[in-house]
Amino acid sequence: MDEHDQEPEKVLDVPIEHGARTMESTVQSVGMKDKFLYFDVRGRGEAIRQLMVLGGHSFEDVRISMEEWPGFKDQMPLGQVPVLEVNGTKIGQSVAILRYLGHQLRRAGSTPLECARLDMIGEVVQEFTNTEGAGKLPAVLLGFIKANKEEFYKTKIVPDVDKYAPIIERFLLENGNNGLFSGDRETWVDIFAAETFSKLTDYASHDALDAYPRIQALITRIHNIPAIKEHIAKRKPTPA
Ligand SMILES: N[C@@H](CCC(=O)N[C@@H](CS)C(=O)NCC(=O)O)C(=O)O
Repeated sequence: MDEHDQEPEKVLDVPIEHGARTMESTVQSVGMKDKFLYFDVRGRGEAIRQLMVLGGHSFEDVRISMEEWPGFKDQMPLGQVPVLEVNGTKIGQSVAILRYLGHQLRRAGSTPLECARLDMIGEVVQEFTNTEGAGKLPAVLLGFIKANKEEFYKTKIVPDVDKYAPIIERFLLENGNNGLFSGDRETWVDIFAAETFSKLTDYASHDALDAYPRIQALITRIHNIPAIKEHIAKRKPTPA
């Protein structure tokens, strides 16, 4: 038996050492607030805002108008927003931002395996936001896509909901009956899914989730967390 035949070292699923885990991040402790750049809509930005609110993480909420956007676009790492700027480093891609903040604010899984399962679910939610139906709802609401909203809902959005919502329901059921995807503490994925699916009932059709009680319960749970409840109550209505 040579060295190649040796048993591979077992990889244990041990608790993760998180980074800055207090309400005040390391960056804020040296006096610089994180800057969050997005348009003045919920879109791909609101779950990130809610996660920071939940974690007590104060941030500069930069809302860019369409007129201002050309002046910002070239400054963004991918020419798009959302972007989180941390101590001069700009992070793009909404899921990367959510995952980073999830770890910083202790709103991620507590072992690598739990994190991987949450990442999987987060990627499914993100896939839903990239669909040709549900994913294009903001473009329809903002008038970038000319379509009859009711018709678009029935023919384009409902098939996407029928495909993705049962998967999400199953992931919620796998964690038992506490209404969360993992463990007993809300994570970035709970916030992300609740925000993504609540936009359907808020903007597309109030009965969009009638067949999905677990998603509805998740939304209710997240929206009743005092910090998020207050944030939503104060949030100005936006068209998407
Ligand atoms: N995959 C990216 C997509 C980002 C994206 O599509 N951003 C849009 C707004 S939701 C944008 O910046 N549009 C302006 C542009 O592309 O010029 C993410 O999830 O962050």
